[in-house]
Amino acid sequence: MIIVERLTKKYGGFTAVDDVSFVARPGRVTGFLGPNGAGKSTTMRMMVALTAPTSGSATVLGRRFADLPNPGLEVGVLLDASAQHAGRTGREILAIAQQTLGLPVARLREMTDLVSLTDAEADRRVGNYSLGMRQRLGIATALIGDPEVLILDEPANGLDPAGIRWMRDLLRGHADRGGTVLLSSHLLNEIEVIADDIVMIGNGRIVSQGAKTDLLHAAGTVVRAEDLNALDRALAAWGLEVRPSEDGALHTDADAVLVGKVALNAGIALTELRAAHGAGLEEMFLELTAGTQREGAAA
Ligand SMILES: Nc1ncnc2c1ncn2[C@@H]1O[C@H](COP(=O)(O)OP(=O)(O)OP(=O)(O)O)[C@@H](O)[C@H]1O
Repeated sequence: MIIVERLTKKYGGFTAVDDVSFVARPGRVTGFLGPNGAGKSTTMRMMVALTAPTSGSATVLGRRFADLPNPGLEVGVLLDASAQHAGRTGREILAIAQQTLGLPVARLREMTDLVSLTDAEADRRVGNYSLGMRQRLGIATALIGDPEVLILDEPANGLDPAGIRWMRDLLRGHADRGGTVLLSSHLLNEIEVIADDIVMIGNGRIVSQGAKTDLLHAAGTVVRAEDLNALDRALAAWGLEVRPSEDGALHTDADAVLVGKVALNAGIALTELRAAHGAGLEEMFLELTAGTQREGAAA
């Protein structure tokens, strides 16, 4: 579990990350989506104590990253695959991580196999790696300590389609075994295929967040009652199409006024009634990428 609470980062008069809060849950892949310069990397760097927040906090597995006794065994981090030491070989980089974390030597072979780096490739200097190979090495380094939580900044960058599928399966497997996966991307479709939950950021602020199935669905209403079955039957009796929402409520395309009236008519007490957030995630994202990305500031 990762909990981000009101994280803010200011550089002089410029606010790169503005009051960002979200939770990445175990068993789920959380996609951190936003155009270039939106503040994804800065948020992730604050999570892993590489950048000091101006205010707010982030905890990983209940503690601030800096307070984790052996972070590499609990959190796998890939922030910038290009930042690996160009003069070292892939195997040397993995060996440093293996020794630092006190892991058996056999782990090296397991990791090169996992990310499909051949012996010849592992013995090549990283300066001669393609971006895709660097990403694979970075993922191997993040995973070597078998951490529960993964924080990966644009891990699909530079991977070919087969590599992207491989990574997707890897991250899915990690979450299915109960791990927490947070990965960023500036591509909606990349996040759409991998993520269970989406946190969308633009201009340093969260613009939308929630379960992917809820966010990608058209506008509608999320409704909850103590007796969910009775509510389901009452809505269906009015011919309203109802689906379970990811967080255990019901989701319908009908508007909130109608849903409220149906419930009243059936004598059902509601515990929640609200417009489904994130209607038109794609439009929202396109608007962000078209109008508000900060390429100027990021340059
Ligand atoms: N050290 C810094 N000093 C000043 N401004 C910074 C610094 N680091 C980041 N920024 C600015 O903060 C904003 C957010 O940058 P950040 O790298 O977090 O965005 P991002 O969403 O990760 O984008 P990208 O996908 O392009 O990496 C950008 O406008 C960037 O120029």
